[in-house]
Amino acid sequence: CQVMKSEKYEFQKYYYCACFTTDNIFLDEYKLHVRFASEQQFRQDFSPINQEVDRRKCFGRTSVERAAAIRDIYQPLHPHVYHLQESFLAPKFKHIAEYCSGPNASKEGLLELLDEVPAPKVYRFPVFERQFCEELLQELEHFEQSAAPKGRPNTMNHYGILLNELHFDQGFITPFRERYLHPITALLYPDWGGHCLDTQKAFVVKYDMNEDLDLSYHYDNAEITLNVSLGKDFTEGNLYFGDMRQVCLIVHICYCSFSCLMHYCCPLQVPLSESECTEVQHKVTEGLLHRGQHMHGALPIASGQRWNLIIWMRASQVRNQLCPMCQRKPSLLEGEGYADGFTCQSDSLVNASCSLA
Ligand SMILES: O=C(O)CCC(=O)C(=O)O
Ligand SMILES: [Fe+2]
Repeated sequence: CQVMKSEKYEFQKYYYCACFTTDNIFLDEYKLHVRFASEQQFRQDFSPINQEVDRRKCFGRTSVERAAAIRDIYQPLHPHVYHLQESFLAPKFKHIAEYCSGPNASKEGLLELLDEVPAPKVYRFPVFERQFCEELLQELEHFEQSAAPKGRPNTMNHYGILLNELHFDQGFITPFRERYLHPITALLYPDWGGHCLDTQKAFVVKYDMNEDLDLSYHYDNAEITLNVSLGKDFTEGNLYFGDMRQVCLIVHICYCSFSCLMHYCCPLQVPLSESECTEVQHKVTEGLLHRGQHMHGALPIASGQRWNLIIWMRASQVRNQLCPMCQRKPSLLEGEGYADGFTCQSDSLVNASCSLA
C-alpha cells in the first residue's frame, strides 16, 4: 500500500490554484477576507476608502459652505425650536439638573434620583416633553424635504442631520450642555472629563424600513454621549452596550503606503462576537447617558421610523492628551467651529496676550 501511494505521486502531478497566493487572504485582526492580486486591483477595490478620505479632508470647508447656504435658503417651519426653553424639558430632568447644580449635590444623591442603571455607567432619565419631540421632528422633516444641502453626521449614518449646520448650536445645544448636562456629567463621570466638557457635536440619526435599519457596534468620538429618543413610532431598534473599548497593540497595515505596506501598532476594540452585550430599551423622550468609549450599537428596527438626538460631548483637556479615536497624542489640524474639540496650548497663550494688550 505504501509503495502504491508513492508511485501514484510520482506519475501524477498535483497543483494549487493560483488564487491561493491572491484570494481569501484572512486578516485575523480585522476578521476580514481580502483579495490582493496587485496594488492596482487592491486600490480599486478599496476606492471607497479614498472617497471617504477625500470627503474628510474637505469636511471643514464644505460644512461651512452648507451652513451658509442653509442660512440663505432655508425657511424653518418652527423657528422657536432653535432656542432652548424650559418648557421643552421634562419636569424630572429639570429637577435632576437643578439638584446637580445645587451646593449640596453628590453622586449618591443623584443616583437616588435616577431610576436604575441599565448597563454599567449608563444612565437613563426623561429629557424632553413629548410635544417638543414632535415639533423638533416636524422641523427636521421639513428640512429634509427642502432643497438645502445636507451633510451627514458620519460614514455609519446615511440619513442623519448635522445640527450645527442647521444652526442649532448657539441657541440650543450649547446652553443645553452648559446649563443642564454639565452639572450632571460632572457628578457622574469626573474621571472621563465629565467635569470639563467644553464643546459638542450634535446630530440626529434616522432609521427607516427603506433606509438605514441599524447601527454597527462602535465607540463615539466623544468623552460623554447623550442619546435621546425623539420618536416616531417604531418597533425593536434597542441599543446594546458591550465592553469598554480595549486598547491592545496589533499590527496594522497602513493604506497610505503600498510600496512598503508600512506596519505600525494601533489600538483596536474587542470585536462584538467576543463581547457580552446588554440590550437597553429606549423610550421616546428619554435620554441615555454613556461614556464615548463604551462600545455600543443599535439593533435593527422592525417597523416604523426611529429618530434620535445624539450629543457627542467633548472635553479638550482630556482629548488633548490622547485622541479618543486613534489613542495617540493628537497631531492637530486647523478646523472650523468646534471641529473635533481639540485645543492648542499656544492658541490660548496668543488669546491671553491679546486680551492683556
Ligand atoms: O441609533 C442610536 O441610538 C445610536 C446612535 C449612536 O450611537 C451614534 O450615532 O453614535
Ligand atoms: Fe454612538
